[in-house]
Amino acid sequence: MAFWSSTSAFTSKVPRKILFMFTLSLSVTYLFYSLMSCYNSLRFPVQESYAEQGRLVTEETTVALRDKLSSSSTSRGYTAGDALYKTATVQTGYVAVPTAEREGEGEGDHVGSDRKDTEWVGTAIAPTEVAAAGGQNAVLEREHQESSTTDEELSRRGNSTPEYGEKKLPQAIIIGVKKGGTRALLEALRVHPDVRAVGVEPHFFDRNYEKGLDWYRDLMPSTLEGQITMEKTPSYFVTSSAPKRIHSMAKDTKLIIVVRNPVTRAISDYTQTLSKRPEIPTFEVLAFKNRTLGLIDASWSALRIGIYALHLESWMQYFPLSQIHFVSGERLIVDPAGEMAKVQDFLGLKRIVTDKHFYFNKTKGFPCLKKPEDSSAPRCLGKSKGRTHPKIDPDVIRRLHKFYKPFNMMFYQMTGQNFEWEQEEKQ
Ligand SMILES: Nc1ncnc2c1ncn2[C@@H]1O[C@H](COP(=O)(O)OS(=O)(=O)O)[C@@H](OP(=O)(O)O)[C@H]1O
Repeated sequence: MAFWSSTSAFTSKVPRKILFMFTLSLSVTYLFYSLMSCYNSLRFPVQESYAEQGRLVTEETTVALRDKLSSSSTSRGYTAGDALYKTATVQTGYVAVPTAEREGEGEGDHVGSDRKDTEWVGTAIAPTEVAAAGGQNAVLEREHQESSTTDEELSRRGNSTPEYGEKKLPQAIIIGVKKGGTRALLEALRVHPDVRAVGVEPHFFDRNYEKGLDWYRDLMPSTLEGQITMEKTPSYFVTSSAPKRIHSMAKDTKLIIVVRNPVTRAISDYTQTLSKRPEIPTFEVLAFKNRTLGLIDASWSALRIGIYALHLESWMQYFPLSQIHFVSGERLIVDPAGEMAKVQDFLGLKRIVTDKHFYFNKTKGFPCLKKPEDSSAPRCLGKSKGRTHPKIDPDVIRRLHKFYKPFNMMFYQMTGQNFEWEQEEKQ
């Protein structure tokens, strides 16, 4: 009562004008926050969906991933890697969280896709002419499809030689990684007379598994005695159920993984999405949960796919390393014949695809095939391979290199190969 009366005494003393101004400013502030919260609730779902539903980095999920990596790595003796991982967590607080579906999906050149396969683009002119012609028009490409071939053409191409022999389940699969150079590798392999491969990505072990092995086998081209059946679906590498499924199909399946500097791979992945959806936020925005705090959004699929050590761990539970071959995506560009020699050895094939099969196309900026499987004309890959990447803030690149370093080290340790991505950072 005393308080009430003193308050009324106070209000009666304060000029009415000041009281009015005070109430007005409170109302304006309230209105401002109401509008802000409406804006955020409208804005964030959209942004989040581009960020593949990234979840906030929490201590809990950090520990979960570290445990996953450390428990399996210690059992295999990768203790240094575990220590490295801890370093990464402590220094940066980043973490990987459950993935969005289809994060490893390639160009959309998959079975059932209305987007078409990205293939080597036929050039009716000689390699030298292509280089001299200048401009992207020198490389013949189809508008909209970002590919040189339709699914139907691919199916035919997959079966381009007469259907002698029988359809078999693949004995070797290129399981990843998305944007690593998987198409270039498969097309170069198809030059080999003892390799027959399906042109489209079957996505059997991730999306079409319920269709059954007969469906899968039926997609494959027929092979003769001594020929190998192959396919490539880059999303398998990041699909947790894929190792078990492939193992249950045939435990002696040979696996090939084309790896590339995870930072460049992420930018390539982003560039692909940007080409389809130009309205998406910038790479720099998507890469961080909180840029000021340096909190990287490792749940964004473009970044998560590059944590190779994490994904490889699942494969190593089913397949010995001797059954997995790693191709350097970088070397596949600068020395395609060198990488092809190793792949052919791994597949037990005669080294038939050599430097004679490649030429460097200056217009494309990549090696192209002099004589692809089904044609005597030279071919480069379509325009969806070798896109110009947007310029990314160098500070973001540096932070990403720092983020990936411990994972890369662990990956080198697991594979026994140094892919030298840290050298690229220094350059
Ligand atoms: N010979 C040749 N020609 C063109 N492009 C080549 C070649 N060799 C490797 N690459 C690199 O392959 C990258 C695309 O990788 P993928 O084929 O695995 O992509 S996908 O996952 O199937 O969409 C593609 O990535 P971007 O350059 O970012 O587009 C190329 O760098």
